Amino acid sequence: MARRTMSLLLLPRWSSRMFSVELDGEPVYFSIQEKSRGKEVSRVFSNVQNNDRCYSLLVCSSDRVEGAKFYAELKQKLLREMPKECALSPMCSFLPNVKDSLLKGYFLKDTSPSASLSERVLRELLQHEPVLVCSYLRGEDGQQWTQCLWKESDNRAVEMSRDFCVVPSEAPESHPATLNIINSDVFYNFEEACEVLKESADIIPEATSVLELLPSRVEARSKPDFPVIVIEGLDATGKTTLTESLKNALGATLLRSPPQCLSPLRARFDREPPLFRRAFYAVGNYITAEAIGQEGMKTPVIVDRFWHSTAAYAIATAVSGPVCNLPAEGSEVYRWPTDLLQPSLVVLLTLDPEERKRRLRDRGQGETAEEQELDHNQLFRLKVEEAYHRISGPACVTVDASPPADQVLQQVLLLIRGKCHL
Ligand SMILES: Nc1ncnc2c1ncn2[C@@H]1O[C@H](COP(=O)(O)OP(=O)(O)OP(=O)(O)O)[C@@H](O)[C@H]1O
Ligand SMILES: Nc1ccn([C@@H]2O[C@H](COP(=O)(O)O)[C@@H](O)[C@H]2O)c(=O)n1
Repeated sequence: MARRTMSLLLLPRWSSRMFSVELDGEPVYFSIQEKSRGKEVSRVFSNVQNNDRCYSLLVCSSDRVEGAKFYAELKQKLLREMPKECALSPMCSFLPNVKDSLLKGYFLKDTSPSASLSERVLRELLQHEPVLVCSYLRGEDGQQWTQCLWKESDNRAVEMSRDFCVVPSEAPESHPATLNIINSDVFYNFEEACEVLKESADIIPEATSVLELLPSRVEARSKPDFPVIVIEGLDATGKTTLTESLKNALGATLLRSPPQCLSPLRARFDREPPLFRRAFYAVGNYITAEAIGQEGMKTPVIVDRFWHSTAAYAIATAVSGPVCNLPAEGSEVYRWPTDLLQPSLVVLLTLDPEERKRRLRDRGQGETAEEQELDHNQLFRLKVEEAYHRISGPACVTVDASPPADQVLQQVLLLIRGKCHL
C-alpha cells in the first residue's frame, strides 16, 4: 500500500523529472516533454534497432530499508527472469536540485523476438514490488521516442498513462547521486546512522548486535589532553606499518575504525547494500571515538582509518563516472559530522598506483570487493583520493608513502611535532 501512495505522489511532478542512463560507465541524460520540439534523439536510443523494446524500472518505496534491499535484489531478479537477450543498464530519475528525489533503477533493452516474457515480468513487478515501470515507443517518423508510465488498474491490469516525448538533456549542475548522499550514503551524526540500524533490525538480525555495542548517546566530551593522529589512505599504502611504528615512537595507544569489537560483524555488513554498510562503518567511528576520548587522557592516540575513509569511499561509490562528477569542493557532503571527535591531525598516505599494486601483490592477502574495485577501476581510486582531499574539518595533510618505511615515519613524526607540539 505504501508503494502505491508513493507512485501517485510522484506523478504530479513526473514531467519535471530528469532521467539518466549509464552507458559505458558514463551517465547520459534525458528529460520528457508533453510536445516534441525538434528531432534530436537521445543517445540512450541511438543503437536501438526496429524490433528492440526498451523499458525502465525505478524503485520507489516510501520505506528506505525496503527500497535499499529491493534495489539490491532487483538486478539479480531481472537477470534471472527477463529474456537472456535483455541488456540492463543502471539508470536513475531525479528532480534537478531537489534533495532526496533520486530514484534508482535499470534501463532495459530487450532484443528477444517477443515482448510477451519481458512484459509479463514487468507487469508482475509493478503489481507486487515498489517500482515504477515505463516503456519507450518509437514515433511514426522512426526518430522521436515517447515514454509511457505504466499504471495499475483494479489491482490487476496494466494501463499506460499519457505519453511524454523523450528529449536529450544537458548534465545537471551536480551528479544526481549527490541529491541523496546525505543520510543514505554518508551520515553526519550518530543518531541518523543508528536510526538506519534500528530500522533494518528486522531484515539484518546482526544490526541488533551492533546497536548493543554502541554508546547510548554521544556525549559532548572535552578534548583529549593528548594529540589524536589519524592515518588514512587507500589499502596497501602503508597505514598498518606506519601506525605500528608511530605507536612505538610516541608511546601512543593505537586504535582503529572499525574497532575490534565490530570485526565479527564486518563481513556481514560488507555484503549488504550501501545504506546498511555505510551506517555500520559510520557507527564504528563513534565507538572508536569513545575509546579515543578515554585513551587520549593518558597517551597520544594513533588511529588507523576514521571518518575520512567512511565518507570518501561512500561518496566515490555513489557517484558514477569520472572525478569531475564528484560534488564540488566545499559541498556540504564533505563536512565533518557535528558530533564526532575531531582529530588533531589527519595524515593521508598517497602512493603511485603501480607501487601500491606491487605492495598488494607482495602482501598476498585477500582483498575486499571494494579493494578489488580499487585495483580494477582507476576512476574509482582517483575519486576516493579526491574525496579524501575535499573532506574538511579537519582536512588531511598528504604524505608521499613511496620512500622506505623508516623515512615515511620520520616525515610523519616531523608533521606531528610541528602540529601537535609533541
Ligand atoms: N614505505 C614502505 N615501503 C615499502 N613497502 C612498504 C612500506 N610501507 C608498507 N610496506 C609494505 O606494503 C604492504 C602494505 O602495507 P600495510 O599493510 O602497512 O598497508 P595498509 O595501508 O595498512 O593496507 P590495508 O589498508 O589494506 O590494511 C606490506 O607488505 C608492507 O610491509
Ligand atoms: N573508518 C572506516 C574504515 C573502513 N571503511 C571501509 O572499509 C574498507 C577499507 O578498509 P580496510 O580495513 O580493508 O582497509 C573500505 O571499503 C571502506 O569503505 C569505512 O567505510 N570506514
